[in-house]
Parts: sequence; C-alpha cells; structure tokens
Amino acid sequence: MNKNLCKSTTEVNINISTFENAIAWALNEGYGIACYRLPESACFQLMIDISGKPMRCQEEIEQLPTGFIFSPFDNQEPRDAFYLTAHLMLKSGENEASCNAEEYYPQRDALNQYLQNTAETPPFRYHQPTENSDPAITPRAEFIRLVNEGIEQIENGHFLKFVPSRTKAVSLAQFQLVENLKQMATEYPNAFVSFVSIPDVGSWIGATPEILMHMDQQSVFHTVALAGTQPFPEDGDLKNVAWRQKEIEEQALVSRYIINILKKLRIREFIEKGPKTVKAGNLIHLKTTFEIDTKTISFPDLGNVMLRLLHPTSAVCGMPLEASEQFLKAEEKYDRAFFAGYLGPINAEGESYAFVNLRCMQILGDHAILYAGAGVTADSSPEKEWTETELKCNTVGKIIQTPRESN
Ligand SMILES: C=C(O[C@@H]1C=C(C(=O)O)C=C[C@H]1O)C(=O)O
Repeated sequence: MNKNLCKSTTEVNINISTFENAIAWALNEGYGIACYRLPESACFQLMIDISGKPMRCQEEIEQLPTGFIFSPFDNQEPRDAFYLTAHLMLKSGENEASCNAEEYYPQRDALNQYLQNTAETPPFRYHQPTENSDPAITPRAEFIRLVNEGIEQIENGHFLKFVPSRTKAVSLAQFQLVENLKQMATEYPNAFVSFVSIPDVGSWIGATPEILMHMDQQSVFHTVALAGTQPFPEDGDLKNVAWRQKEIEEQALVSRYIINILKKLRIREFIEKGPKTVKAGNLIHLKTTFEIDTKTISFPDLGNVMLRLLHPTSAVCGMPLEASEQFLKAEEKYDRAFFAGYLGPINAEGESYAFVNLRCMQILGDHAILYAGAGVTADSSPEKEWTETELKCNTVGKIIQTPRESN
C-alpha cells in the first residue's frame, strides 16, 4: 500500500461503499471480521477470517499468523483471547481483496466478484453472542452506591484505587457502520478505531486512546500509563491545563503498576517519558510512555509476557490488582464482556498491537450498549465520576446518534 496515502495529515481514506459491501458479504457468509484504523493513520484495513468459528489464540502472539486479537476483560492469558486469522484482507484505497494462501483463492474471488457486481449494500447481519449478554443498564444511583462503597473500602485500607464502570443503552436509529467509523477516525486522529464481529461472540465498535502493548517493526516494545480525565479545554490550549493532586496520584499509580512488572522481570533498560497531557476526543488525560528495546535485552517474546502481566492494568481495574478486582467482580453487577479487555492487529506489516477496549459499544440487535469506567481514589466525588463516564460514553455515543445531513 502507498504509505503516503495513510499519513494522518491526509483525509481519512476509506472507500465507503467497497468496505460496506465487503463487510456485508463477510457477515452474511458467517465469517469473523475486524475492520480498523491505527492511530495517526488515514487508512483502514479489513481482515476476514473464513473459518466461521470463534477461534482462540493457539500460540504465543509472536508465533501467530497475521490476524487480530480480541480479549474479554476477564482473561488471565493471551491464549484465552479470541483470534481472527486474516485469510482475506482489504485495504483503504484498494478495490480488490487479497488472501494469505492459495487455498483461499475461491473465497477471495467470490468476494471480489461480489464487490464488482453489488450496487446496493444489503443490511448487515451483526454476529451476536450465543449466551444472553444483554447487560443490565446501570442507573445513576447504582453507580454512585458502587463508588461510595469502594471509597469506604479504600478508607479501610483494602485497596488504593479502583475503576468502577457502567453501561448505557443507545438507539441505533442513526447508525451507519462504515460512515461512523470514518467519522470516528476523522474526529479522533490519535485513537485506535475498530469494528470487530465474531460468530457467537458478538459485535463491538470503538475509538480507544490507550495502548496496552505495541511491538514495533524494530522490535521495540511500547506501553503507556494513561489516567486522569478532564473535558478538553474550551480554548483548546493544553499548555494551560492544571491537574489536581487526585488525578496526578491516580495516574502515578498506573505508572507504578507498570514499573513493578518491569522490576519483576528484572528489566532495568527502559525509557520512561511523561506524564504529559494528551487529547482523546472530547477529553484529556495524563500519559506516561514506556519503551523497551527487546533486541538489546534479548527478550524477543516480551510482547506476549507483558500482555499477560499488564492486563488488567490499574487504569481499568485498580491497585493493588487482586483486592480491587475481587471488589469489582462482587459489586459491579454486570459482565464487562469485552469492555476493558484488549484488541488489535497482530503480526500485521511487521508490527503487533493490543489496545485497551475503551470508549466502545456493543451492537445488540436494534440497540447498543455503551461502556465506560472512571478511576476512583479516596478523594473522588461520586457525582463527578458519573459525569466523567457520561463524557466517555459520548466519544462513540455522539457519533452514532448524530443524524447525517443526507438522512
Ligand atoms: C476506564 C476508562 O478509561 C480509563 C480511565 C481513566 C480515568 O480514570 O481517568 C482514563 C483513561 C483510561 O485509562 C474508560 O474510558 O472507560
């Protein structure tokens, strides 16, 4: 693919009707798919797994064929995550799909014929989970109770921080999958924008600001500590932003969590930068970046090891991990499913990524569920945390509920 086409300074490059037709074809055939746009890129990729089954990661990520990892929140091992192999691929700017082996020529040819001959996209048949996973919708009072109860636990010394979350139901009346993906990519240039649909597992769309694991083309490992939230300032100037002690501590706990893991692995050669204020759509966060050259320290499978040890970080669960996780499991009153799990392309163009599945939505029949959480420490105000989750829900909620001019 022409790399210049994908520079984020160019307009987001996606042929809407080609992607719509390819996605409709794959879903109607019963195939699993992932359609995504990496941060700072203007290009989308579509991966299609033609096995038609929800497959798990069979290998360590370093050994996997090109594909896409999709892990629920409740997961101990990268091997338990779902994995889509990229049997067929379609990229922005191209009107024909390619395949990863000769044996998939028939499916590739069928898709390309479909792309040539289909004028009007049929409705999408989004894959749905086999188990009833319509989660309970969190009332405001219930979330506030949860925050107050957790603060009490913090005061009693059970943990230092926890990250309660909630759900919100929204209508899909204005939803236009590919159009909305394009809008998210345009409005949130730093986000990882994705749509994943796996038979019997479900369909999720999101625009997350948080990298959990990135192994780049030079085998340098990257992760981040992202926490602390404020609305994006009205004057748009990030230099004047002030953070309260509460957010500074909340984010420092996430950095500490990462450093503790590096210590356990006896890794001393890492580059830490930040914290610095970063924009994530309608919000801003504090972010520290960590970089490790895995060649220098002779640790080629660090990506897999870190994925296992990092998830769930204290940006989405709490600190210390076990006590806060137990509390959330007992008190949160719904299944997070894939919210705050991780997802991303693996061994694609020499790189692997796993992003934390935040600012996301599950598509269920004619409605959808938004998910959002907020870090709570001893100094948190329950009402403010609720407002924060509303703002986080808006990242995707605003885009999928805005009528388009042509509607
Ligand atoms: C939990 C979420 O976001 C996380 C929590 C944050 C916070 O507590 O301030 C900020 C960024 C993310 O690490 C979410 O978006 O749902």
